[in-house]
Amino acid sequence: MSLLRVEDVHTYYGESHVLHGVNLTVEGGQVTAIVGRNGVGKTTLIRSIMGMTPPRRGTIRLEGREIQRLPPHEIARAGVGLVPQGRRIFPSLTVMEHLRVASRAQPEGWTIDAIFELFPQLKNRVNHYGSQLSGGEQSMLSIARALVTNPRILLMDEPTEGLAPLVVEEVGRTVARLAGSGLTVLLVEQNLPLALKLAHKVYVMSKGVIVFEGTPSDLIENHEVRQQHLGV
Ligand SMILES: Nc1ncnc2c1ncn2[C@@H]1O[C@H](COP(=O)(O)OP(=O)(O)OP(=O)(O)O)[C@@H](O)[C@H]1O
Repeated sequence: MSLLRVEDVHTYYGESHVLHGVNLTVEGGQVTAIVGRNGVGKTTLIRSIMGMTPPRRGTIRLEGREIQRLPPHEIARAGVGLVPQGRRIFPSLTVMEHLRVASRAQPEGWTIDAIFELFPQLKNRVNHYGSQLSGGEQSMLSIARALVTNPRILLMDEPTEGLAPLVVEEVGRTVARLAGSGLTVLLVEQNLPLALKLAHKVYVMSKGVIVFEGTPSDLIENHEVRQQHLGV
């Protein structure tokens, strides 16, 4: 059974129909990437899965259980972790406070100590406020905060957005390391080379629908889809 299955999802903002029947599956232990131009609905899909903008039609199943009508906190409790677009770090909470608030200990799961091994830089900033962190540190904290909830699947919405190239590489290495340890990831990423490097499977979105599904090498070979929907 797929870990996450999105079927015929239609999502609206008021009268504005943004997702027009999205279908997608995420297999456990894999990185699945969603790429596409600005404004095609990638963030709306993440928000739909998370229950923040619930779909008006369609089903979303986590390990077979329908979650599309649950409120966001129950979807989180069911095992969906989120690294939100723009990171959403609180300026007036310290690194440790972010982690303590989010932490949901599980046997053999992520502890705050284990997080500091993964991100030694965050350990050095443990009592710094969100407002004092660099973009890269905020990105790491945003990933760390999602990991300490011990999710079954991690949704990442443009974790590298606005970061300097060296920091993008660092975030990429972190995602690769997490994937190597068996974490299931659904990644929205504007950086196509990075998405193709990390993903087992790639979806291309355009105007609220999926227009391509395949492996990274399938997409590299498909000039038409790349030109028409990604402009590369
Ligand atoms: N809160 C909102 N209210 C109304 N329309 C919205 C809202 N958020 C997004 N939209 C619209 O929905 C469409 C899809 O936006 P969405 O943010 O999901 O795209 P995206 O693919 O994630 O793009 P980006 O990479 O720019 O974040 C866009 O036309 C956008 O203007």
